[in-house]
Amino acid sequence: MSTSVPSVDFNNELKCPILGLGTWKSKPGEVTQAVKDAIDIGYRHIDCAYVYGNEKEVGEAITSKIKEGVVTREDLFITSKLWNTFHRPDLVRGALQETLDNLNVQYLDLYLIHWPQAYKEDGSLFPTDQSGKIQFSDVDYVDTWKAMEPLVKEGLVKSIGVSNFNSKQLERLLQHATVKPVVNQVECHPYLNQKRLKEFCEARGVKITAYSPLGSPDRPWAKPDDPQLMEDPKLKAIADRLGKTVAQVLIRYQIDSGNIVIPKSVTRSRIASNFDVLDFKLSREDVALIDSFDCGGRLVPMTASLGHKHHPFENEEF
Ligand SMILES: NC(=O)C1=CN([C@@H]2O[C@H](COP(=O)(O)OP(=O)(O)OC[C@H]3O[C@@H](n4cnc5c(N)ncnc54)[C@H](OP(=O)(O)O)[C@@H]3O)[C@@H](O)[C@H]2O)C=CC1
Ligand SMILES: CC(C)=CCC/C(C)=C/CC/C(C)=C/C=O
Repeated sequence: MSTSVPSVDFNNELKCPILGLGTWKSKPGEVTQAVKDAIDIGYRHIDCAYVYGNEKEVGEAITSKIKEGVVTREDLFITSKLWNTFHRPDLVRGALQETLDNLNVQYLDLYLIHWPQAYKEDGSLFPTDQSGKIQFSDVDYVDTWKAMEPLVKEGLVKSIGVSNFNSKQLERLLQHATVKPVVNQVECHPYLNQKRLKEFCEARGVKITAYSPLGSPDRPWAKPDDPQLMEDPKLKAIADRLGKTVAQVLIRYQIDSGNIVIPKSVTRSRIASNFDVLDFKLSREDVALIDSFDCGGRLVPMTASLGHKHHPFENEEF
């Protein structure tokens, strides 16, 4: 019998399991087994995105576990994200439908605008010019949001939210929104703890989902000399004192900071140990100590679209 995961309450009365499985970089040939393992272990929340190129294989795992009777669709919380080339309002519904078809589900629990900046709508996911530079589109994320709102009423998505929005972008969105975003999914770990953004979101009823909580060691642009969060001696000391792994401390750090957290793994033993965090809690002192490790260390800076007027991390206050 697996442990059931506690949930957080969204601003729309719906609930979300605080711990989910990430799927970015999970190869199509590995992700089906990983998601099956995760569901067997007790995960009920799966974080997906169209741009990850593996939604069909994630869907195969979901379909298989529902067919086996391990879970029902209603037991699961499935998130996906609208990619930057589909921000134009007339493209939103089709993009969602493709994701639903890939995942083989009738509805999503949560659909996010993946990034605030739109890319040129030319049929490729990373439209580039001859010099390899990403081609931008000037679609405003508020117009994209307006095209997402009806999807909730129609029952195609239970909740909508954003990802990688800075405080100014979120504030502007909230001024225009009829349906409030439930979540802002952002990079969050001890080197970039997002304290100010979290307070800002909290005051507006928006939850933070922490991505790259383990420091994303498999990010494609990682360099051999980059600091490795999971090898930080200060975190190792805390983990040793508590008799836990550093990954477990990093996951618990998010939960004990009030965030939803979505560590990625395709390795069964890690999927299991990352889930084995529900029977302990970090003390206030340990959370404060880990808070003090912040150094503005952003691992997913999205440099490819620097210069875009809606890039979230350029001229960003927080
Ligand atoms: N909205 C957005 O723009 C973004 C969203 N995300 C979401 O957040 C998820 C998590 O972030 P991600 O960047 O993938 O990185 P994570 O911080 O979750 O790190 C994943 C890496 O850590 C390894 N790992 C997992 N568990 C352990 C463990 N217990 N011990 C040692 N190594 C471990 C994995 O290896 P292995 O798989 O080989 O086991 C993988 O290499 C993504 O997968 C995606 O769903 C991420 C980035 C951007
Ligand atoms: C540019 C390279 C090497 C890979 C692109 C990977 C990718 C899907 C980027 C999109 C942005 C991102 C980090 C999304 C995560 O959710």
